[in-house]
Amino acid sequence: MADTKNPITNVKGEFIRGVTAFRNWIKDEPSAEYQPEANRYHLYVALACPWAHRTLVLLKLKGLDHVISYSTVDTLLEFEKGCGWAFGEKYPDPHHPTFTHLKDVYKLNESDYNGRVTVPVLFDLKTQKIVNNESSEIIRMLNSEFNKLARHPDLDLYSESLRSRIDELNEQVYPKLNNGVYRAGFAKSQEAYNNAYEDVFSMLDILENILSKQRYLIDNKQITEADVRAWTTLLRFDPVYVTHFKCNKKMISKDYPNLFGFVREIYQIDGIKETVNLDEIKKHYFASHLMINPTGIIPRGPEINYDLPHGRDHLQQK
Ligand SMILES: N[C@@H](CCC(=O)N[C@@H](CS)C(=O)NCC(=O)O)C(=O)O
Repeated sequence: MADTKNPITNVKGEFIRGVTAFRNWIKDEPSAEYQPEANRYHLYVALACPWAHRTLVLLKLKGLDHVISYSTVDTLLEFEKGCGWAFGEKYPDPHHPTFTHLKDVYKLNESDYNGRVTVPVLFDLKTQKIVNNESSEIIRMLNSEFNKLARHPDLDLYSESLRSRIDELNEQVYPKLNNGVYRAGFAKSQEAYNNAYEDVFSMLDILENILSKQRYLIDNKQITEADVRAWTTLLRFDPVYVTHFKCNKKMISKDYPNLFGFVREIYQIDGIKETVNLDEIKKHYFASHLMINPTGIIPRGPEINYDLPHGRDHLQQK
């Protein structure tokens, strides 16, 4: 049985992220078990979670929020109790009102499910089964399989011509930055923390350099999946990771002008701001991870204005 009470670390004190359990695909093909249909699927997300946030950003960018519903789980993840993400009065499961925990949804797939219960979850209301709980795969399906229903079908965040460069960057950004901040924060040895810290800031330096020359990480003209995947981590960096995960060499809003402009630009795209709740984000991290912040006190700062003009338009003229 998996230890669901604590982030998992190995003998070297390095944080190890669990393997994702459900990996089915929705396909726009007549023979597919899971077809893209309006109002058939539901996303369970946590507003704090950078992986879940990717899926909400895709819903907005592709214009799918009228055909795929979503709901949020409770802010705090009570690691000590080991029950995982919970529903509550303010955060009910709209489709199963008697369910108390997200684990109850996982049990619809496997009644004796004992693995980790994570967000996001892409759930099929028709078969009452989880289709997939891996964000990197969910965003691919949202990008390509719902185009007949999407308000923005022409926006392709993983286009054929850019695919190999997107994959190449993701392969760096995931371990060094997206998961790198967690590796720093959940490290249980100085060495594991030092390594993660180096990875995080070397990656930020690389991304800052790219964004000093072009508007987006892969393409100067078009936002891609690589931008979305980096952005949800970059957004949380100053408010949370600098202090909570001890990634405190530099701050994005003070030391990385191009990354900060990029964070503001994506924040200001139509619909994206609605997916951001910084109070929830901070409350979740600082008050859930009591193993690294035992008082549960939530820092009030920093004060950052994400609505300031992003000033990145000029790069596209290049
Ligand atoms: N590979 C997964 C990772 C998702 C993930 O780790 N989510 C975290 C929240 S940020 C979670 O639900 N953790 C609960 C736990 O590990 O018990 C994805 O990208 O979808």
